[in-house]
Amino acid sequence: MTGLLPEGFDDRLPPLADVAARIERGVLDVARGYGYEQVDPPLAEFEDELSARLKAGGAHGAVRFVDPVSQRNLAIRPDITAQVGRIAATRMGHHPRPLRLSYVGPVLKLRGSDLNPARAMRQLGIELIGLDSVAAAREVVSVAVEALTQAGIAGVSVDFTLPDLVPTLAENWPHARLTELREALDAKDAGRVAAIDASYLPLIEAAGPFDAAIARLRAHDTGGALAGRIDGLERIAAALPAGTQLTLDPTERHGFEYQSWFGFSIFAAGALREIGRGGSYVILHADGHEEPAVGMSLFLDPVLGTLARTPERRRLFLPVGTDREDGARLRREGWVTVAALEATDTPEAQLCTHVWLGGRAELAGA
Ligand SMILES: N[C@@H](Cc1c[nH]c[nH+]1)C(=O)O
Repeated sequence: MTGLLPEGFDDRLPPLADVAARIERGVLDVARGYGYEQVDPPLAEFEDELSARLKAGGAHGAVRFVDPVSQRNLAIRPDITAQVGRIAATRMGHHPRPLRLSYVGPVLKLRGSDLNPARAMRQLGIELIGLDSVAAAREVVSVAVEALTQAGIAGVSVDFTLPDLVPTLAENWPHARLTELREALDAKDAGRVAAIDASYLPLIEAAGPFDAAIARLRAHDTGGALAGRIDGLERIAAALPAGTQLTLDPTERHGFEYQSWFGFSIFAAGALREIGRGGSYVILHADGHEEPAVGMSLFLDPVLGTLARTPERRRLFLPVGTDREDGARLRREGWVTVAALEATDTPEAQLCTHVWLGGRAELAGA
C-alpha cells in the first residue's frame, strides 16, 4: 500500500516474519557453536562515537538527529559492525583476542540504492576482532556458509573481491587519476582502463568463476600486493565445502566502504540480490592504535520469499472446552495449538490444518 510506510520501509508479516526469525536463530546458533557470543547494542548512539570506530567510516549513510536530552547528535545505526567495533575498542578492550562476537537487529539507512531500495532492514552477523589473517578470514567465511546452509538456505555461493587492491597498487598516483581508473574499472570499460594504464586490464579480465579467475590473475602477477592476496584467497576458498559456487571480481567495491585486503558477497539460489557481505577492516582505538578484524553481515530479505512459498504450517484447532492438560501435552509434542475462544470460531478462520476431535488430531475439513 503506497503511503502507509516511507519508501524503503516494509512490514514482515506471517509467515515470513516467523521464517526470518527461525533462520536468524539458526545462523546465530551455529555461530555460537564456534564461540561467537551475542552483543546487543542500542538502536541509536552518539554520532561521533559511531563514526570514530571504523577506519574509513562507520556512520556512513546514517539518519541523524539531535537528542533533546543530551543535546548531542545521535545517529541511528546503519550498520551494527561499527557498534561492535566501538564495544571491542572500549568496554571489551581488555578482553583477550581474538574476540568473537555476533549480533542481530534492525538498521536504518538514509538512502536506498537503485539496486536495493530498502532503507529499514534487519542485519545479523559475526565479527572476529584482533586478526585479519587468512585463518581469520577462512573462519568467518566458512561459518557464514555453514550457518546459512544449516538454516535451510539452498545454493549458497560466494563472490570474492579485493577492496583495497587498486588503491594499494596505485598508491603513489595523483588522486584524480586514481579516481578515473577506479571508475573505468567499476564500469569494466577495458578501453578506458587501457588508455589510463594497460597493466590494470587483467583485473577486469579476471572477473568470473574462481579457479579460472585466479589462474588469469596469476598469469599477470608481478609479485607484491597481488601475489599475497591471490594466495590468501586460494586458502580461504579451499576451506569451503566442495561444491560451493565461487566467483572472483577483484575490483568490485560497491558496498565495501571500509573493508581492506579481503571482501566477499554471499548469494543464495533464487535471491535476486546478495544476502550478505563481509571482509577485513580496521578498528580505531581512542589511543590511536589500529586493530585488524574480519566479519560478515547478512540481510535475509532477498531470500525469504523463496523459502516462504512452501512453509510448513501445521496448526491444531482446539475447540472450546478442550482440556488444558491436553493442550499443554500437544504443545510439548511439537504442535502449534490455536484455542477457540468462542463457540462460533472455526479451524478455517484460524488457518488450522488439524482439529482436536475425540482425543485425536484430525485433518481439518475432512
Ligand atoms: N557490515 C558490513 C559487512 C561487514 C561485516 N564485517 C565486516 N564487513 C556490511 O553490512 O556491509
